[in-house]
Amino acid sequence: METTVKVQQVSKSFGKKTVLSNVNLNMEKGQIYGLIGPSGAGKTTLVKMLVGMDMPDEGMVEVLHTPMPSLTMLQHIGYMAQSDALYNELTGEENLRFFAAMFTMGKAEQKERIGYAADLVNLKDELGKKVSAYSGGMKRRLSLAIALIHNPSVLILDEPTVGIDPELRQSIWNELTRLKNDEHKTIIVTTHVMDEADKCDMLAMVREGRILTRGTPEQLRQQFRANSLEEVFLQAGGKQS
Ligand SMILES: Nc1ncnc2c1ncn2[C@@H]1O[C@H](COP(=O)(O)OP(=O)(O)OP(=O)(O)O)[C@@H](O)[C@H]1O
Repeated sequence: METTVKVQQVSKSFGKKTVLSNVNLNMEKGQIYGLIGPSGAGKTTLVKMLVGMDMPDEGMVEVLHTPMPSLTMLQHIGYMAQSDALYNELTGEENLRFFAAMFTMGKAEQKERIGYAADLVNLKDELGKKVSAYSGGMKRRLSLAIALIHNPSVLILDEPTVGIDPELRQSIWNELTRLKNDEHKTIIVTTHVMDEADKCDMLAMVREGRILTRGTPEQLRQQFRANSLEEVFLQAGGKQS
């Protein structure tokens, strides 16, 4: 196993508020790693550091053995943020082409990747429409396609399936599973959806800026003597007495 993402003793505050406190995590190649925890726990702040969009006050983050932030690493990281960063006045295809052009890719590869990504999120027939005419779910799907466009080895997805219908959600998860099994990608997902958390190889439960516990979904169920991850989440997510 190869550790591809390393978070070491990371702390972060915004003003007086401590958002992350001494976080340590190792993520492996060929794994789907889920970050779960209540709203405001610090998950997005943590993933932004993995992408290099935010800096820790203390500690360090390494992706593919390179300290972050690193411009060269952006070629190897795909990031889907919680809010869509799309060009509304461009069509779906123009958006995909725009983002693809930011990476080292030949014309033929660009065409192939756009076809693959649009197909995966079931947007092929809508690519000619302006994004301003897309629904919220279509925008999420386009954002996911953009995160995948350059075939990154590390994929970081912040609540990727919000607003996406169950059928497509399932096919996206099937593809994420294929990407980790066949292409040995490292995939990091934040989610509030417990049946998605169950599909992860490893989970870290984040609460109040700390990693409360980690393990496989089965290990967490055993640890909390719970029948479901929903119960684990509710037990671990409750306020400490
Ligand atoms: N730029 C910022 N300035 C000030 N406070 C911030 C900033 N970014 C995040 N926070 C605060 O940090 C805390 C953690 O936020 P974060 O978005 O990381 O949580 P989260 O676990 O991703 O929540 P959710 O599940 O709702 O997305 C929150 O209290 C939030 O208000």
